Amino acid sequence: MGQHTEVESRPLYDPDLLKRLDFSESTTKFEPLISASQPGDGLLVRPLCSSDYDKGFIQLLGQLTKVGEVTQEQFFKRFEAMKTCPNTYYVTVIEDTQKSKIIGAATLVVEQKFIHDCAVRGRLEDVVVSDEYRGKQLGKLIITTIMLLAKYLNCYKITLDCNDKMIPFYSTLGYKLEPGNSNYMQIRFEKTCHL
Ligand SMILES: CC(=O)SCCNC(=O)CCNC(=O)[C@H](O)C(C)(C)COP(=O)(O)OP(=O)(O)OC[C@H]1O[C@@H](n2cnc3c(N)ncnc32)[C@H](O)[C@@H]1OP(=O)(O)O
Repeated sequence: MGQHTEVESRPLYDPDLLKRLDFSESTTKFEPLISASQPGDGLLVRPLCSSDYDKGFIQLLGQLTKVGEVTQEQFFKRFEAMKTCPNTYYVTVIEDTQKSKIIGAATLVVEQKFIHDCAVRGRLEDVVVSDEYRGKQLGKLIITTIMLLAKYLNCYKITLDCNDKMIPFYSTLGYKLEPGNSNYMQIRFEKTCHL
């Protein structure tokens, strides 16, 4: 008899956290009203799951930036590495449940600090909505979900990096360029392979 091995699907973080978010605390305007618990017909906001490789998660990220050829094994390894860092990676997705497709994603990374009485700081990363689903408030929805999650997890602030074109979009969601303190600097390293 052929062996059938079904991959168990596990969430990256506790899905109940999303149920505890209070969208009435947010200043984001939704018209019509949607929230993480009621995102619209056939849509589901939830943590990234280990089965999402088969639901087009990596292809979706390809609409944000260069992703490369990520195999399922590489995906599982990275998923496990994130899962074993407690209270740090909150990769959150929107699924179109009728198509079993991941159509939106954003990540909250929670950084542990010594400053500000051992505070935690949030970073909003890798925001993307699939092109066929844009203009339906889902970008605002996933970002607001991440912001409320950061607040719920006691982050003292949340920051992001984006290109100039995106500044008006994030400004409508409450992000501010602080005068004299809004520079983003970087050094890009050549790819090395010590690990
Ligand atoms: C921190 C980071 O990750 S920065 C990287 C952001 N991601 C990308 O650039 C990837 C490619 N782009 C996308 O995936 C999408 O266009 C997103 C995520 C930026 C927006 O997703 P959408 O679902 O279309 O956004 P949504 O429908 O919620 O739009 C909300 C409002 O922002 C406006 N908006 C959307 N994109 C942009 C933009 N690039 N610049 C300015 N305004 C924008 C919309 O017109 C809309 O305005 P309205 O409320 O007055 O109608």
